[in-house]
Amino acid sequence: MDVFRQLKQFYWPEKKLLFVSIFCLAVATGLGLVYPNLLRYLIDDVISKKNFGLVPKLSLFVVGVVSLKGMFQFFHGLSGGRLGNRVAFHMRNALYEKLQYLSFQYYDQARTGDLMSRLTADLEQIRQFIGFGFAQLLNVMFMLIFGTAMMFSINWKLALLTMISMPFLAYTAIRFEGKIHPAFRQVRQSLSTMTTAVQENITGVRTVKSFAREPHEVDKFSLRNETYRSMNIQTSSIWAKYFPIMEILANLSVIILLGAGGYMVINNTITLGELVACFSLIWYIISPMWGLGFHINNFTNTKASGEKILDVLHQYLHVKDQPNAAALNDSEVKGHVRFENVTFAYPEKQPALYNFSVDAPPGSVIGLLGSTGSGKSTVISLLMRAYNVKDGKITLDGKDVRSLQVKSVRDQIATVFQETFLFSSTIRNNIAYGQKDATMEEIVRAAKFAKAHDFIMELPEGYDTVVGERGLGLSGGQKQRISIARALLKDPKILILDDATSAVDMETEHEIQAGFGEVMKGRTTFIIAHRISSLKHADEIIVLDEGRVVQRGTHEELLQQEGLYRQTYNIQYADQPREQSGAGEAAAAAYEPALKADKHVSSLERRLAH
Ligand SMILES: Nc1ncnc2c1ncn2[C@@H]1O[C@H](COP(=O)(O)OP(=O)(O)OP(=O)(O)O)[C@@H](O)[C@H]1O
Repeated sequence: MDVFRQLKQFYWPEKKLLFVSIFCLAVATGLGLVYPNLLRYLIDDVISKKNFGLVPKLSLFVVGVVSLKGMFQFFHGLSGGRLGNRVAFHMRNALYEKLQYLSFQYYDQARTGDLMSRLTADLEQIRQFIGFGFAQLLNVMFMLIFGTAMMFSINWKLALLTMISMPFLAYTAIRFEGKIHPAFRQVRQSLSTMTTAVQENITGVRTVKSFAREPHEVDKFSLRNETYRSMNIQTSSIWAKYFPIMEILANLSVIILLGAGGYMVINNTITLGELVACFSLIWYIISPMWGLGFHINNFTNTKASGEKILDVLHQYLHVKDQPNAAALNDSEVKGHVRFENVTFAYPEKQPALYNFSVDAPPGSVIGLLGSTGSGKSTVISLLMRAYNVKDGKITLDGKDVRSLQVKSVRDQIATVFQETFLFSSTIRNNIAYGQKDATMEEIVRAAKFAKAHDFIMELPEGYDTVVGERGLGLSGGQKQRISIARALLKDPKILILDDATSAVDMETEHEIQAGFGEVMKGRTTFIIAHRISSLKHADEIIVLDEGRVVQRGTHEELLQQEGLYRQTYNIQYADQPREQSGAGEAAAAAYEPALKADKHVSSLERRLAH
């Protein structure tokens, strides 16, 4: 019940609909009770007494009752449907909003499938229960109470006799539901495993074919198909076993009723009309008993779904605005970033970053180099306030980022990630994602800087071409250029390029970087790269290894030192006696003998080399 109390905020505003729906169903059920009494009247007072003149009136009365019952059922359906859908609508919105604000820490552990099922299956369960299930549960009680009371009022002895088999029927119905429910769950589970196999197979068809694993995939699918089949057969067996038992138990009470009732009619203890009325009423008792297990299960399932939804709604937001968090005035932000002795560990892990410090004045370019897992992305995650720094501090224009509004900080930053995500929309919308009011001119300008304009213009519908999930497929490099345009359009004070040019060829990278040179002016830029060519122009290059800074300096300074940077350079430029172009040329030439001396190449360096 606690779950329903906590969900009250969603259904209580719709209480009118809830009451109307319950009231209409109760009236419709109550009107149903008129039939047995009509039958009794028809037999005892019309047919037996040969008052046939009453038949037309009675018929009209039946028509009236049926119409009224139909009308109340209609209003029950209407209000129940509205109620369920409105509640589900509010909950869906609340859930979606919460999902938007949940922290990175939550998503590190969340499973997409699980979240999707909360948003769909669990919400649907609640919609059905609040819209109809709850009213039906109450209705079952109404039917039982009204039906039993009426039977007892006709003849309590006959009613008691008839009820003998009811506890057995109720027990069997509950047991049946107890068995069929897990069986259905397994059927659903095996169906989902089977569809996952199909989905994966279609998505990964290239991998399957390139490894010639079609027979393996066929076998894998057959196995899952087999499980699905046996689960279905198991379910049918339960059904086949329990249904006749329930049928027999239900009919046992009918047999008792007809036997004992017939005897009473012969003995004139009850009238024939009363027996027929009881015969009609018995179904008012049997059908709730029959559905008892289903209703109990429906209730517990809804409770479980409600718990899962509340679990998301009550999730703690790890990163949120502190009370009195200040908002930055966009026009006054300079973009001076400082990390001061930052040590950070992901939950239940060794620190990913130790004592990290950097001073990035407005407009400076900081390069981060290091092997996989050395902590480069962690640096920028912390800057974006994806996680809270507890040890050390990060400041923006001298203000601790924890004292600023999260949105306000993120508004100053644009990131180009290594893995580009494009929404299923037009290229224009994808570029303008962070800047909804951007003009077409601005979008084109950003695309030109990102060297995306030319290939976009070659697409059938140019900037209106739909890309992403259901749209046109783009190459990795093309996607990356769109995401660079998206970041540039935002015109941020801080630009983060997380291996942003890894998917483009060297020549395009050079072209994009030439463009960057211009757009990076006046912005503080953090470049993460594996290629030295991507960050050699940085004002300061920081080399990380297992979360620790092992070297720092400019390209030229680092080339003079023995260490990871020069070894990486050595590997990446192994086939070239000197760089073909760029600022490092002179340094490279000057330190060539030293480079050649660096013969030992560790596995770490190999990983660094692309
Ligand atoms: N979300 C996370 N949750 C837990 N541990 C993480 C998370 N992200 C990174 N780590 C761990 O933190 C360490 C640093 O990872 P990080 O992603 O910062 O490295 P990186 O240098 O950016 O690597 P790459 O070059 O592969 O992107 C690694 O040991 C990694 O396993």
